[in-house]
Amino acid sequence: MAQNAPMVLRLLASSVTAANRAGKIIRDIMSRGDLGIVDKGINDLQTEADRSAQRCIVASLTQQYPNLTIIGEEGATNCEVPSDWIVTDYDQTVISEQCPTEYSHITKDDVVVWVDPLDGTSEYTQGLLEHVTVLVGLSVKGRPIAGVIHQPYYDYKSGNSLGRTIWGLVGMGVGGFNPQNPPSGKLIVTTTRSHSDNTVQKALDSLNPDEIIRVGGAGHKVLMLIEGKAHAYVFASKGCKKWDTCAPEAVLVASGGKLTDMHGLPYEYGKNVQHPNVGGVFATVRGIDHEELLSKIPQEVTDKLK
Ligand SMILES: Nc1ncnc2c1ncn2[C@@H]1O[C@H](COP(=O)(O)O)[C@@H](O)[C@H]1OP(=O)(O)O
Ligand SMILES: [Mg+2]
Ligand SMILES: [Mg+2]
Ligand SMILES: [Mg+2]
Repeated sequence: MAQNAPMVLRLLASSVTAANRAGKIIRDIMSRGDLGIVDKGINDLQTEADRSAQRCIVASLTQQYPNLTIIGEEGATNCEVPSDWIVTDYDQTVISEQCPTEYSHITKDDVVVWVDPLDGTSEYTQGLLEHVTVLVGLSVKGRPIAGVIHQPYYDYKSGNSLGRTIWGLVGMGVGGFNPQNPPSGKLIVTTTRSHSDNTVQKALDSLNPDEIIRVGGAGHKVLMLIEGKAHAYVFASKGCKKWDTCAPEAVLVASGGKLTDMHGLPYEYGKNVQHPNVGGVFATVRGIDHEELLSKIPQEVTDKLK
């Protein structure tokens, strides 16, 4: 009986349906063509799609899990939410999974939900729609244990109008996609296309990769890792925040990968942590020696990321 499932599994199943609904809002706003772009700072845009998608996700989860701690990129709002934006059903695939017993006694007070309602805003405004993801990450006692990465525009050029939703729960596994290993005998690194600087480039040069793939979004880049298109995601910048990496890290770890800062330290996702990932992002797929690759990053780069 779904209602008797452990809270973590129910919350993940609710996060999948909420992310799917947010994805439709993102598509609808793009179709209407009025993005309502606001400039939050240097190269840091926000659109009506970011704002509306967040309201949809927060309202849906809050209705089902009152007093749940949810931290969203676009801040707290108490705007009215249209009733058809509030979804309270479970994703049937997720809710039917066998939840690891380690999560059986987790309560709402142990959980913080990190929401990036639209990751890849820069690319969304430029029409690079396949870079966009909706991210909902669940942390338990500070550790990222579950995540949803929804792609509103997955395969949309072939006529797919519903996108695709990937999910993962550490210790249970992943769903919604077909995990692939990247090619052996070479190093492919993925990184930012819209927030690069000298330090970001120096870190990449130090790895001497065979190929660098520059795309938007933290969610999109982690998907490239778990779908075998790259071996590492390297971003030597303070630009990412906890909502950018909580869900991707949980899905990556559930796939056997690893994400740390550029010093090799883990990020904590408790409710009082600072939001910027000041140590940068260094993520690798299963089978890559994370520490060995990280050791190639020069101190002049890591000194900038504190
Ligand atoms: N300098 C920055 N300012 C604001 N957001 C940033 C910055 N760098 C990275 N981000 C966020 O991290 C994500 C991954 O970075 P990138 O796309 O450059 O690889 C971006 O999509 C953006 O998330 P968002 O689009 O949700 O604001
Ligand atoms: Mg943003
Ligand atoms: Mg983001
Ligand atoms: Mg965002």
